[in-house]
Amino acid sequence: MSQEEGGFFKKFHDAINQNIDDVTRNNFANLECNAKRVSYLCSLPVIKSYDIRGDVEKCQAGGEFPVKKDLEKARELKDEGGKAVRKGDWGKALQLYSQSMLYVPAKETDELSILYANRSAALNHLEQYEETLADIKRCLALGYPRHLRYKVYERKARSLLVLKRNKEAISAFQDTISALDEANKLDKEKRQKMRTDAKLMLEILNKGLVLAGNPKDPEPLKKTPPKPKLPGKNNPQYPAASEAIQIDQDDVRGRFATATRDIEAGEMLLVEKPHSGVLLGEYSKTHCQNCFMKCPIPHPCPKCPNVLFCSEKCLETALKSYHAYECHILPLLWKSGCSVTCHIALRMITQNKKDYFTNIYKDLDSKPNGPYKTDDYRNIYHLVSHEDKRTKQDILHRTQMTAFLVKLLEISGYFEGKPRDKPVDLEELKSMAVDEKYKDDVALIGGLILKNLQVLQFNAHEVFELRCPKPRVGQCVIKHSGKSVFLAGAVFPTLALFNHSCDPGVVRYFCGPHIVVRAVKNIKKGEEVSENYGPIFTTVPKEKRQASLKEQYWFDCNCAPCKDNWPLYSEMNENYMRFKCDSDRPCSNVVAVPHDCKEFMVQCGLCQQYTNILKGLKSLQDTEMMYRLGRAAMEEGKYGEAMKKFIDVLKLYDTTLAPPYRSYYDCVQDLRSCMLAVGNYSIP
Ligand SMILES: C[S@@+](CC[C@H](N)C(=O)[O-])C[C@H]1O[C@@H](n2cnc3c(N)ncnc32)[C@H](O)[C@@H]1O
Repeated sequence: MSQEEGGFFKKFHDAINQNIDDVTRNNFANLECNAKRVSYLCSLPVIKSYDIRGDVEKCQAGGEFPVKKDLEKARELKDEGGKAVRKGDWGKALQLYSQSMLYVPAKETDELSILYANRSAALNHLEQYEETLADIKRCLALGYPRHLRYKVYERKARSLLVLKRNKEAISAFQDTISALDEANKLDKEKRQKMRTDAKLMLEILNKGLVLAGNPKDPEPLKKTPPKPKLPGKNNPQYPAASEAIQIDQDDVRGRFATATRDIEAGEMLLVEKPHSGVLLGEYSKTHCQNCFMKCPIPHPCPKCPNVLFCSEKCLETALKSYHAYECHILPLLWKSGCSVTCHIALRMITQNKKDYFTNIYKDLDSKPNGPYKTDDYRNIYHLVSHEDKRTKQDILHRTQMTAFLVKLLEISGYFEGKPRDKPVDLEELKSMAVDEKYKDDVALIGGLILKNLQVLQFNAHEVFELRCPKPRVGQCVIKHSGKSVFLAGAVFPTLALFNHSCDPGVVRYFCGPHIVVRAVKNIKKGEEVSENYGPIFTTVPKEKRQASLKEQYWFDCNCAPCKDNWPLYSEMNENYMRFKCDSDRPCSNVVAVPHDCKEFMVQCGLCQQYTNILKGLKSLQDTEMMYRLGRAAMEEGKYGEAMKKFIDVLKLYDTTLAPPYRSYYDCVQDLRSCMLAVGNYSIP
């Protein structure tokens, strides 16, 4: 949770552990709720008097996460950008101008407007016309100097021309002509030439419009991928899931998903946004803090230089909620060495106002009625936390982390509902004591953070990005190289209700911030729809799988591969075919038939009925060819076509044979790879 070397939390944790006597430990162990645990620990002198200034100072000297805006640094980066422009390296210039923006204090609007104008020039050279227009809009909104405006209007007009938005281009050329009147530093001859060119363009464009019957301009292109949509209806009780899924419950497995009807391989079963998600610190300068998308053309936070956003919308969402409070405590959080899980536990609080929690607190112990909503904290509160099975040491450790997070919340202004507007002063960290006036907040919010830390241990997912090479010019296929990169941690409340199987029925991938879950095999009505928490039976031996699931998720796995000792992929016997018993009476037995079998009617050892293997073999005849065609399409990056073939192969397999056998898992694996490739990818 928090033991990262180099961070200062570990030192805090060790110091507290060494200084808590047995009586205090016992008192702590006898407390029966999270609120009391946090209040008690925070009231101990050993916590109150703990001074983290020295440790923080050491980390601050590292300089990896700067705390303040820095105009001088911004100017240096801008100058570097200028040098890149002179060398014609527009890609580098784009990067440097974007970096420079991060450091410009928000009040320096002139500086920012010039940076946006410069970046628009780089984008224009890089043929990113929509982005050029967006930066020009920003630079004008920030009051770009009037005597220079002719440049950006002309750039705007030419970008619009490329995008065939001719009517808008006409108005931009008109603006260029007007702005040239104010271009008092531009030499006369150049000014005249630009005016003549713009007038000529206006003439041509106006004539063209008349000839074409005055058509409407095309709509601007949408940048963000659309939210994936479930086909068919959603489950009214669990709206993030398809109606093909229902949530059942029993004493051993808790809640789990089952199929309400036969589900076909490839079907989309769930699309969900995270309740809370946190980007890893190391991607804070390359990916959007809010939606985790890679952003080569970032928007800076107006208050801190530590994070960036892919759009005004993401920036606004973050600033209206969690980032208002996290802005100045982020460097501390990162440098503390606490894990992303701890940060999510905090984010689950900062994304809502304190009043939200005060209002829901009294009914928190009963599960909410009505549809199960992703943004309802009460659903998260009722996810599995295995509190009754935890050791005293485990709870103490998590409460120590909570004490630190509560202190950060105090510093952030969260308890007052007033986000702080300046970086943290070291003096504020000379004690971990939280002001007495916040004692109720420490109990309420601290208790919830402690609960979050327990829930997240079993319910958080990794958010990953698939890296793939750039498509070659003229080719629109994207071949993914399969390298997946762990970007962020998040909790998806509906997906968190799916149990594990070592032979999972689904694959998950990301589309923007949404997680998408699709069936990777055919699943019969009434069967469990399981996902996978890590170990897969084809590659990890049973003992290892069971041990890791027990250690991490605290359950004994009893899935089919575990119960029936299924072999690893490498040990699957290729000499036999596993026919499903084909008797008139339903029989779940498998009839193992050697490949060189001369009989065509084979008796089932369980029901004694005969299975006609010739019929089965006939239906399998086409599978090999179909699979090969799927592989060929996949190799060429035609994932949609490949998926169709693999889905057909699985259909044929499922009518005749019973897993596990190699060709079935080859096909499942290929189908999974195709889904990942069409799902989440990023082009570095
Ligand atoms: C992400 S939750 C899954 C939903 C959970 N069953 C519930 O009721 O909310 C993970 C927890 O579910 C339980 N679980 C998951 N897979 C299981 C399985 N195959 N058999 C038994 N329990 C399982 C374990 O307690 C695990 O810690």
